[in-house]
Amino acid sequence: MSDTILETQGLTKEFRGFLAVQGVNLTIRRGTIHGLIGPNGAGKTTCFNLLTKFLIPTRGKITYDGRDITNMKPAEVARLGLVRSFQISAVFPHLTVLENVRVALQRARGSSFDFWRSDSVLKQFDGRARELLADVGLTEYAELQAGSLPYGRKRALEIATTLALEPTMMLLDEPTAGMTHEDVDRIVTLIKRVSKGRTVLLVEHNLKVVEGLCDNITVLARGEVLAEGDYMAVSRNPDVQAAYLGTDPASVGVPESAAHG
Ligand SMILES: Nc1ncnc2c1ncn2[C@@H]1O[C@H](COP(=O)(O)OP(=O)(O)OP(=O)(O)O)[C@@H](O)[C@H]1O
Repeated sequence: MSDTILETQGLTKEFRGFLAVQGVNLTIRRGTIHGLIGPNGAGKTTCFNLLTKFLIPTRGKITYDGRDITNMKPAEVARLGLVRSFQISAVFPHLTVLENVRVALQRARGSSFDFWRSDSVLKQFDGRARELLADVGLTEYAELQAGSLPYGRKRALEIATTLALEPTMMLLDEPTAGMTHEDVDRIVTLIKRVSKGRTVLLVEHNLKVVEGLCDNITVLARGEVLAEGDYMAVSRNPDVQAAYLGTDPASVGVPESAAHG
């Protein structure tokens, strides 16, 4: 088994002549948590959507687990174990938390949205659904309507529904966006826990989160790779510091002395 699970070569996305992502070469090592960061408009979301197959690249190649997935559809790559976290909008607000995970398990088994199935058939998924809820710390919320969950708990539910697909590699888009400090800490712990035995790629704005979670980081700026390495290496890189200029140096974790010359 190769050490590299996901690789891109010359990944490029052009929107009507504008290069949102250009010539990006990514190498993501199996079993690591990899962060994709960069200032606003750097191309992170576009890159994420290319990797999850929600956008088709203009040029370049994406290889996952030794296979060329450049022209595959999201559902096809999900079957290969490369799974994007569901968006909150994919949580069914009127179903309970448990039912939401059950639906995700049904989808994973290919039984799709057969809501008309008998209760006894559905209940066979309950054991696994409760295990997943325990994994993400939602046991006590199992019978609540998903719509009434606090925001941070909804994101945890989103992770549980992603785990239902038994991903080998999870792609998380800003898992801590809009969260309170407490929720951020909880989600960081949760991501660490569920990353065991998996590979995780996350796009993240909160650099403290990146520092605490990521083994490797790719910094994008203006659609290109600006720097790569562990947190210490990229936060000390002068190009990265310059790209983040105008933001508080402390927010990139740049030591005061380095930030001021
Ligand atoms: N569908 C689109 N059509 C045209 N331009 C786009 C499209 N999607 C993104 N862009 C442009 O591509 C560039 C990169 O955008 P992208 O959203 O990928 O950056 P980002 O790093 O995720 O930014 P942010 O941190 O602000 O979310 C931006 O200049 C954006 O305006």
